[in-house]
Amino acid sequence: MSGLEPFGARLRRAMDERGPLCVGIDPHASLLAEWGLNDDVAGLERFSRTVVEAVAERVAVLKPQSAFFERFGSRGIAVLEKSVAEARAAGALVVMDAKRGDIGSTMAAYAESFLHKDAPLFSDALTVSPYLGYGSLAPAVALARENGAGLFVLALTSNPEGGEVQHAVRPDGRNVGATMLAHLAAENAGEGPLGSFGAVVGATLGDLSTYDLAIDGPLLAPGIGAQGATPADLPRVFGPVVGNVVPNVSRGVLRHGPDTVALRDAAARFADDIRQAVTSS
Ligand SMILES: O=C(O)c1cc(=O)[nH]c(=O)n1[C@@H]1O[C@H](COP(=O)(O)O)[C@@H](O)[C@H]1O
Repeated sequence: MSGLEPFGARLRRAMDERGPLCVGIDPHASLLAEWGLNDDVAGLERFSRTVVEAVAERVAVLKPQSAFFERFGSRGIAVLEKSVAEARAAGALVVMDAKRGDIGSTMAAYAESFLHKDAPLFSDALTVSPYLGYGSLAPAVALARENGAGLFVLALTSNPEGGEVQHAVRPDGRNVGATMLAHLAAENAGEGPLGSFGAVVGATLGDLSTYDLAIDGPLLAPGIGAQGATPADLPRVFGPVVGNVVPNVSRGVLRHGPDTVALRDAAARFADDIRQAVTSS
């Protein structure tokens, strides 16, 4: 065991203390330009450090999007490592958004990269794709358990193309997305108050009352801000489990940079709107 408390328990506490908002660190080339930064490693580093300085002491979760760091090769990965360490040191939990998924034996290596406590990129949780079959994620589930880490499994994604796979109906009559939710509910059984194995469910999806979202784990909800969803949508989309939702906002906050105070204020506004929507539901 790592000695770290399970991710779900740590996340529950962070959400209760700081509110559930997750701010994404997505250094799009267009945002670097808007911030007056060059599209290079120095620009990437400045961008990422500014976001961490602005919000890591205040929000529950930061979610760096690995793609924007990988774009710069090994030096970009070095910036990512530093950002993860700085965010965690400031008290935020880090969800590494790398959306890994492969055959089980390769999945084990991805898990070692992000979920082993001694890995340079160790993160509190990792986004993973179950579309090589949920069972292919087993090595990541096992390593996460050993290291007090968690997973967010793509179940019902925020993008309009996702339905082609996730709404496909299986011979047993259940659709693929619902099946992923059921796997996660089984994973989290007996792991209260909140299990460590979450689902990604887009905030953009409208009424999801036909799905059983009660997986006893967190629901990472991207789509607020740039993709058109708002905090007010959360109760309608998530119904009785809205208290387990971790709403992610990336560009909706990041476009307010590079001023640290403006970034912090933007995150605070989203956090307030989310708190209001969740508590009035
Ligand atoms: O796993 C994710 O975070 C994710 C899943 C999903 O269904 N939709 C989705 O937008 N995301 C990520 O969430 C972030 C959304 O960014 P904004 O649209 O700028 O708020 C990006 O980093 C996406 O890669």
